[in-house]
Amino acid sequence: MSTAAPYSRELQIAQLAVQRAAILTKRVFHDSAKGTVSKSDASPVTIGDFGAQALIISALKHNFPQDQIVAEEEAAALRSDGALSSQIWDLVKSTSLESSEAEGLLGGSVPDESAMLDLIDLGNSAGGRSGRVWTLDPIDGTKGFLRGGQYAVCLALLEDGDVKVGVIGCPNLPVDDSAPLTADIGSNATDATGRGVLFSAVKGEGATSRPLTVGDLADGKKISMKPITDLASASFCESVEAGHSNQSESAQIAQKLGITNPSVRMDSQAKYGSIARGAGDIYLRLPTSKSYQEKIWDHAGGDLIVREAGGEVTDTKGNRLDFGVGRTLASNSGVIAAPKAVHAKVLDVVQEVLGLK
Ligand SMILES: Nc1ncnc2c1ncn2[C@@H]1O[C@H](COP(=O)(O)O)[C@@H](OP(=O)(O)O)[C@H]1O
Ligand SMILES: [Mg+2]
Repeated sequence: MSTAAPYSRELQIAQLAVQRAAILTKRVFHDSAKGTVSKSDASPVTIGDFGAQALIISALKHNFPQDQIVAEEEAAALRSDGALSSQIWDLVKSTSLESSEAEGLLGGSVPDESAMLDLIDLGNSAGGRSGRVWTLDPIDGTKGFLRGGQYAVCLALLEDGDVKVGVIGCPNLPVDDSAPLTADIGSNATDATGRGVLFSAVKGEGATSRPLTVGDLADGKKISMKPITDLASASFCESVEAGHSNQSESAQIAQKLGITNPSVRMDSQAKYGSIARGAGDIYLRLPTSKSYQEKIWDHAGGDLIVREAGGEVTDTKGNRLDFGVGRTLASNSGVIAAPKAVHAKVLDVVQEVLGLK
């Protein structure tokens, strides 16, 4: 008797849902205005964020109607702005996977504009320690998206607070796992020119990468972190935004570790995927304020993908990220992701520089 791999259906639906949403975001990305809704805001949002959230929640509700969803956006702003809402509806109703079989698995299109708004608002779960909870960031790294850089469509499944499935679609990263670590996308941000990668992991089953191609149901390739023995040759990545991670502390940490390569600054969970496939080694996220709480949708998929690729992920105190305390990582502070063999050493220096020991 053959037994299906654990979470195989969840993985397949998550991958297809992320692929379909990524198509929508790419359409917005290639529009020079990029659909910005609130440009001056410290955390901007675009029509792509709302549209991608509606499409993914539609697929989740069709397949897993009992599951909770913790997603970044809510529809309030659209309910009071009919023009904005109909602009998003135009995108949502005209975005589908090429494969009708795959589209069928996702339950097909969203019925109408009002249903679209209701779907967006189904992402309002409080999260928590019990049951099945999906975390969704329709466009992670919105600032990167607006700058024409890296961004990611991120979906993960928590069961009783533990990450079981993680899927991160990075439309502007190269498919090639051996491509050098860079946030630069040049002028060709499309699948056809070899860009667009989908990272996935299932707990206990390893991590994979595959092209972010339309409705492709093929298996991925196993990925793993680069074994490093000499930290001097390591490369580390961090946020582009200095407000999201303390870049002067990370430079001091790198210097103390003997790392000579300059940091690679990249938006979104593309950082987790990049180190998981060995394009880089270490991801540091160092708090810039005591009051900011990291959001679970910004880390759940990346945390599992890095750990399944042979890495360790903790906060600056050395604790595992706790996704079971609500919509935020309220009991954690910062993120240190590195290959297992060197994580303790990196953490030690982080704690020294941050005055935590
Ligand atoms: N002060 C802060 N410290 C850390 N992260 C922050 C922050 N303010 C916003 N963020 C989060 O940083 C995410 C982007 O991460 P990165 O800097 O790695 O690209 C944002 O996701 P969105 O772009 O989805 O809003 C947002 O959730
Ligand atoms: Mg985000």
